[in-house]
Amino acid sequence: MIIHLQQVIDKPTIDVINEKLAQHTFTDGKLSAGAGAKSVKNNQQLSVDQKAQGLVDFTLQRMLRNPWVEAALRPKTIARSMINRYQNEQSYGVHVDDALMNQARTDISFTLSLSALDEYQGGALTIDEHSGERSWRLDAGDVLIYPSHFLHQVEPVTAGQRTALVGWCQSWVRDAQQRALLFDMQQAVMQEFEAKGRSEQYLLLSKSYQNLLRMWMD
Ligand SMILES: O=C(O)CCC(=O)C(=O)O
Ligand SMILES: [Fe+2]
Repeated sequence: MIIHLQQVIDKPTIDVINEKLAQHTFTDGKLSAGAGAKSVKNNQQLSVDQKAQGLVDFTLQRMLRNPWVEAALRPKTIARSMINRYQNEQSYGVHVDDALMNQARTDISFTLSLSALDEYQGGALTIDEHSGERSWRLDAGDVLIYPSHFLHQVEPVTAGQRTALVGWCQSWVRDAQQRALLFDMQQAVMQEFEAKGRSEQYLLLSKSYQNLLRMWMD
């Protein structure tokens, strides 16, 4: 399941994050690339001192506060997160993300855009699904959440700057299909509650949802 959620962080907060970011420096993104991805990674990443780490954490927490982000990730551990930037034709060629980061399994990758669509050209995140490639250009405050097992790339940024929070998460629910099913069921439970309150159907649906979650958590 690949989920594109729009406006998970509001525009004024994105503006504050970008203002703060302007006071920090960026270094070569190759420094954090695994051996397999180093040769195709051509971007910059926020150099992390204590203050910059605070900004990464603040952005991450704001994103995780969104209930749909929470439902899509079911985060057990955020294995790693960083702010990256592409400009002047920079790109990140086809790669797969490392399976293990900081003692955590990476089930899910995510990109939260800090740049508006009119602030950069190119820069699509392209994912090689089994049925073919699909691309997303993200607006400021949008997040793309995708299973870490796919090959993916960031197309060259041909004008402007594309800045994003990227991260990897170990989920309570390891299997992507199970997560997708729970994501749908959670919506069904909520819709039933909104339409009919604590109906018989609501009780059965929420019981099944909670018990599937209990069964699949690891
Ligand atoms: O910037 C992005 O959207 C994704 C970057 C990426 O694939 C990575 O850092 O592994
Ligand atoms: Fe990646």
